[in-house]
Amino acid sequence: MISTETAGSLPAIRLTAPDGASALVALYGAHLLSWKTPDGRERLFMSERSPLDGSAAIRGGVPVIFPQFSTRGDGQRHGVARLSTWRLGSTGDEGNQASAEFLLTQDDVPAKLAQGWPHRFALSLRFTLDGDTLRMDFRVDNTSDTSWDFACALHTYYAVGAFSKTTLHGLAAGAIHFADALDDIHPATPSLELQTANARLRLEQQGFTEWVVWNPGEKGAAAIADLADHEHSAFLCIEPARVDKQPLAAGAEWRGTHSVTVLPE
Ligand SMILES: O=P(O)(O)OC[C@H]1O[C@@H](O)[C@H](O)[C@@H](O)[C@@H]1O
Repeated sequence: MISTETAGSLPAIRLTAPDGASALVALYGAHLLSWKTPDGRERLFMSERSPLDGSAAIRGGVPVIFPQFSTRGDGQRHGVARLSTWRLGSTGDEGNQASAEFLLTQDDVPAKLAQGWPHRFALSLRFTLDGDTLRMDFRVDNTSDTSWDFACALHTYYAVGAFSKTTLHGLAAGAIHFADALDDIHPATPSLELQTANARLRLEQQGFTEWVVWNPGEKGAAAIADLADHEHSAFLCIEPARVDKQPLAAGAEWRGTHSVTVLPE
């Protein structure tokens, strides 16, 4: 079931599955603000200081990064998609699933941002709730008649409860036990397991090339205006990403999928 809500001052779409799983997506950024599993538990982190008025990127949930990752290029930091207002596309209810697609083209990007990346494109991001799984299907189409380069990521902020009691398994580098700030890029492996103080999650990706793992630590968090000082230990970002810009031919499409499943404890 689909309904409309307001988050801060942002229009948002609520998806509710028959089993009670729910997701809230702001049109600004096609930004997933909340994901609750059928047991009613919130699985994502959202900063209590995040702007929710379209004046700046939202801090938490799942920011959509496109066409540049972080400062790896001379364009807008983390791209223009998280700063643009998307449109609702098709929605569906099938069995126990609920899904909604969000769409963005060059024409939706604020003029000031579009100047910095003047290419024709179409993005589609579909969120599907299916029991204890959230799936995000991301598609990038080059609708221009020349090739352009892009990077992208789904910058998921997990609510981990206690950072220092969190472990990540499944990276080529081995298990990570979190203690301090980190900002690392790992080659993509198809599946990770995140063990937090009170949950076990399987993170899967296809089509992306890396996992980015980020937490600013105590000092870093103090320098981030839209993050309260105490919040750094409550989240961890684990992001399926294509960190370096790579070409997409005229008329071609790219697809990436990210699924998160809450496992029995
Ligand atoms: O503050 P922003 O623009 O949302 O970026 C947050 C972080 O995003 C991560 O993906 C980057 O690896 C970090 O370097 C960056 O600090």
